[in-house]
Amino acid sequence: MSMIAAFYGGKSILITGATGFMGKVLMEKLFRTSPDLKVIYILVRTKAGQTTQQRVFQILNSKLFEKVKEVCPNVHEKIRAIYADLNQNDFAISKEDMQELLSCTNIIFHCAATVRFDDPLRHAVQLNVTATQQLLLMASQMPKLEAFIHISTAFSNCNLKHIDEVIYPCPVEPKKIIDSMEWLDDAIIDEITPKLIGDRPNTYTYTKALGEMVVQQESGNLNIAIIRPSIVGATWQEPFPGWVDNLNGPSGLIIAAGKGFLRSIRATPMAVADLIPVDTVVNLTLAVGWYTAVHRPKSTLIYHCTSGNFNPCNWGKMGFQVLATFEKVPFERAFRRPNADFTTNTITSQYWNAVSHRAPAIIYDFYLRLTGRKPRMTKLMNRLLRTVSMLEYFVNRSWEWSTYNTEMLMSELSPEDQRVFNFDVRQLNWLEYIENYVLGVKKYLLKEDMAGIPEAKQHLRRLRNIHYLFNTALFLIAWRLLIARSQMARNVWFFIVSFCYKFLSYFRASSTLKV
Ligand SMILES: CCCCCCCCCCCCCCCCCC(=O)SCCNC(=O)CCNC(=O)[C@H](O)C(C)(C)COP(=O)(O)OP(=O)(O)OC[C@H]1O[C@@H](n2cnc3c(N)ncnc32)[C@H](O)[C@@H]1OP(=O)(O)O
Ligand SMILES: NC(=O)C1=CN([C@@H]2O[C@H](COP(=O)(O)OP(=O)(O)OC[C@H]3O[C@@H](n4cnc5c(N)ncnc54)[C@H](OP(=O)(O)O)[C@@H]3O)[C@@H](O)[C@H]2O)C=CC1
Repeated sequence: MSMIAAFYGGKSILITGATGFMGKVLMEKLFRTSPDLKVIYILVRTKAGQTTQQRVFQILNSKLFEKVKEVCPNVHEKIRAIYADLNQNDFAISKEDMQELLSCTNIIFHCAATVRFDDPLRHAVQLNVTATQQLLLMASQMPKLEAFIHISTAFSNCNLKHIDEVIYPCPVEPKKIIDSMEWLDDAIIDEITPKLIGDRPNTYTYTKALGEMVVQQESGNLNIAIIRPSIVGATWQEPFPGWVDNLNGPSGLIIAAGKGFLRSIRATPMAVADLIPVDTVVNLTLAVGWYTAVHRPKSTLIYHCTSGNFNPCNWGKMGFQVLATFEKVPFERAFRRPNADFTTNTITSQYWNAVSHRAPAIIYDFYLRLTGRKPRMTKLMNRLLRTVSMLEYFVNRSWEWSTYNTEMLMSELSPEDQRVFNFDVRQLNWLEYIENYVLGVKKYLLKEDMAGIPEAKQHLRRLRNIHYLFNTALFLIAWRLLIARSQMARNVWFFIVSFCYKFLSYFRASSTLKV
């Protein structure tokens, strides 16, 4: 029997961000391995016209939760969705709900955050710093709380090359940043943001670092641990390979490349692609929750959940495998044949952006206008290029994260726990994982049926023929223009024509002689 699974039995667990990519997998794993847990409280806001109940119903009836229904048929009774909006200082939680949370919660997993790279600083501080502070305040009023697990990111200190499992102080105290957000107007905040984030690339990584400082400063005598995952990708093994449900990280770019929109990205092929499967992050998170509650370390331990130290992959290998998978399992209705490449030079990258991204979009929009349809490709391409420009920071650098605490934890697990809560990425076969990732993007993000593969391949063959036809026409037009302007070109052209004519007449003569 797994000690970790048994530990969560009978527990009341609070998860923030449970409707997110990681939160869903965390919930699924808890229900599947500890169906005798008492309750999982999740803080859920209304979104896209759905009530909290409707959102929970949709999650529990999704493919991700298929196995849970077998082992925990009464899962609906064990999940308690509490309306909350982390943008509000008191989370807008009702008094009754707050009273229940404060009196019953045993473990907190704080996953909620804004993961957008372009969020205005005020919004990112509210969600990634102030909300964390508010949750810590709530935690300090929970008499039964055994552990508070905070999910940060391995990139919170991406301005450093080597990152240890310690909290690095930010130049400005989080309290001062939080207070200034209350009285500065948006224009001033936008102006000072670059100075505040300094050598970090965006407000996301900066506010995640501030959030860690708040955890350190306001932990009081709470039993806390921090987990820093790197680039979280689709599931590796459980509940099934390849599951992913958002466009963050590589997923969006895999779609853009598979649909033929993305043809080149400025990346360093040999840079470490530090991806980590979401189920691996969740297994480590649950093991950390158990270890923190049971062993009660004297200080807040930080666990790096990364792959580069154990089983490095690089962007060149990832890109190659992604393209190879497109050959076998193409996406449907591609705009062009998938054929993305990495460029390391900014000038070359700008050239390919003009030639391979913007020009085809303009031509296609012109065709849409001619056929009386609304042009949309240029707008889509600009948004994609903006997305790519924000992700480029992470694909042109490599980092080294120390993993002492993560390795220590692995050694503390029994063989059964190492099997059930496996976070040993040394076993990960990257080619297989990346192939399953692309298949998962097709099935779970694009909702494309595998039965449509022959038609998708047929569509790609048509695109290839159009591509050849277009290039031939372009060549002939260019050649015709050249001949009209250059005697040399005309001479070459006549030489080729007369050579072909002589060859054909010789060929015809020799074939009649044989008869
Ligand atoms: C050979 C090919 C090889 C391919 C594989 C190689 C891949 C390399 C990838 C490297 C990834 C590195 C990520 C590192 C992240 C660090 C990990 C974390 O801690 S942080 C956790 C990770 N955090 C993140 O990854 C956050 C990154 N994302 C962001 O911050 C924002 O999406 C944004 C600022 C990039 C764009 O904002 P904005 O312009 O407002 O755009 P919206 O958001 O409003 O979406 C507009 C439209 O675009 C769609 N779409 C959305 N996202 C992507 C995408 N990634 N891509 C494509 N499309 C995307 C979206 O569906 C929407 O469509 P529609 O609804 O209009 O029809
Ligand atoms: N994805 C990645 O590559 C990585 C993620 N991380 C960290 O992991 C954690 C989870 O990330 P991930 O699951 O990918 O992120 P998602 O964007 O998928 O999920 C974010 C969660 O936070 C919730 N949330 C956001 N704003 C609010 C709000 N105002 N009120 C209530 N809930 C809110 C979202 O709820 P809703 O559904 O209502 O929007 C959602 O459940 C984050 O802390 C992130 O920093 C760390 C490293 C890498």
